[in-house]
Amino acid sequence: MIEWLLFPLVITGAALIPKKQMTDKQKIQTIFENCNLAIKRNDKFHYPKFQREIKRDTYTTYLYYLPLGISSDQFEDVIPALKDGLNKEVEYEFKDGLLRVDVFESELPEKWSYDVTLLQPGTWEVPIGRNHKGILYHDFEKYCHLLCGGVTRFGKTVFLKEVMNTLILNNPQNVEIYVLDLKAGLEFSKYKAFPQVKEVACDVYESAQVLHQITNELKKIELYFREKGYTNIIDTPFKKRKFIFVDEGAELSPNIVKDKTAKKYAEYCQGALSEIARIGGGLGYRLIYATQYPTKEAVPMQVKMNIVARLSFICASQVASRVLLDDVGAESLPSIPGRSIYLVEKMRTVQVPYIDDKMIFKMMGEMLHVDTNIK
Ligand SMILES: Nc1ncnc2c1ncn2[C@@H]1O[C@H](COP(=O)(O)OP(=O)(O)OP(=O)(O)O)[C@@H](O)[C@H]1O
Repeated sequence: MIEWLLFPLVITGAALIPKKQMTDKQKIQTIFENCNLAIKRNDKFHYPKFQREIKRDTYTTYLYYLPLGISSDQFEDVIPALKDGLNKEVEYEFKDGLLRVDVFESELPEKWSYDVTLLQPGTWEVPIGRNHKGILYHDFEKYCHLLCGGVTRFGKTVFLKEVMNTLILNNPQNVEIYVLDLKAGLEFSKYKAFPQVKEVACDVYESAQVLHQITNELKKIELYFREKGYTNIIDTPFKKRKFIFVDEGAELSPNIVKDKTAKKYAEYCQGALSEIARIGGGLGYRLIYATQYPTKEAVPMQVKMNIVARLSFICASQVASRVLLDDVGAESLPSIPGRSIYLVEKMRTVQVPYIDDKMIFKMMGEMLHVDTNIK
């Protein structure tokens, strides 16, 4: 009788013994197997072979040898499963024949503030955001132009202002800024107070005027460079750099503009921006092109093709993500303002620093003694 009572007790007891949790390393291996990340040779499956793991303060790196025949594309398909399975942020890289998977222990901050410690005076480096490894900077001397997009209200304008503030404070004597603020000048008109901000165009007509002036100048500089045998401004004694900010590039799309005359101006603007993207980099012109409608119409082909660096906030669809990043991913970012994917060589998720007009005007007043009375 006692035996009969003991039997269910043993079973219940066994069920109550806590199961040993799988480690992240085991989970990764299981995910590779379940997702068929393997090649078949001699009736045997060959999966990525674990090499070693490196523990750091905030993340762990797992290194694998990839069997010959597994492409990076195959691995990229596994990334969503890895993120879900580990329930952690994951980044990866292929380097020196090794696959490197970084698994992060903590979440990125939902908000962090810009401050003067981010400045690197004399350089053209601008903070893009914080990721798990530290703060990422975009160097406009290495990657002249930047394409930025994502749905409305997720931080494009804040980011553009942060870039402008950094450029001015890092190089007050050498930066010239031109803004095509196609949201009727509402965001950037107040920056005319800064001597570095040369023009703020508020519609397609004013934009055409500003771009006409810039492209004329571009042609003269191109001629001068040719005479002198210069190929890139970086190798010349010239220190000045000219930045053209476009906030809402879609407003310059001839397909969106209704008015016939405005259409012509929009076509002109898109042509001029394409020229700046194509030949301006070597001559010291930098284009920062932002749009909430990443479509073929809103981002002219020549502009896109000549902009290697991209920053995408959350996108409405995979199609939009592909226009901005040439890949999916931005559509599944968490809906946190300032959260974005920075693409230069590889994609990295970052939280852009937050800044507002008050902070900008305060810094300008304190550091450059600009008379700035913003209410
Ligand atoms: N980096 C950030 N960190 C935290 N919050 C942010 C950040 N950027 C933007 N926000 C919040 O999101 C709001 C919208 O930002 P922003 O105006 O830059 O969006 P947007 O994408 O330019 O929108 P729109 O296209 O309508 O102009 C800001 O007022 C702020 O509250």
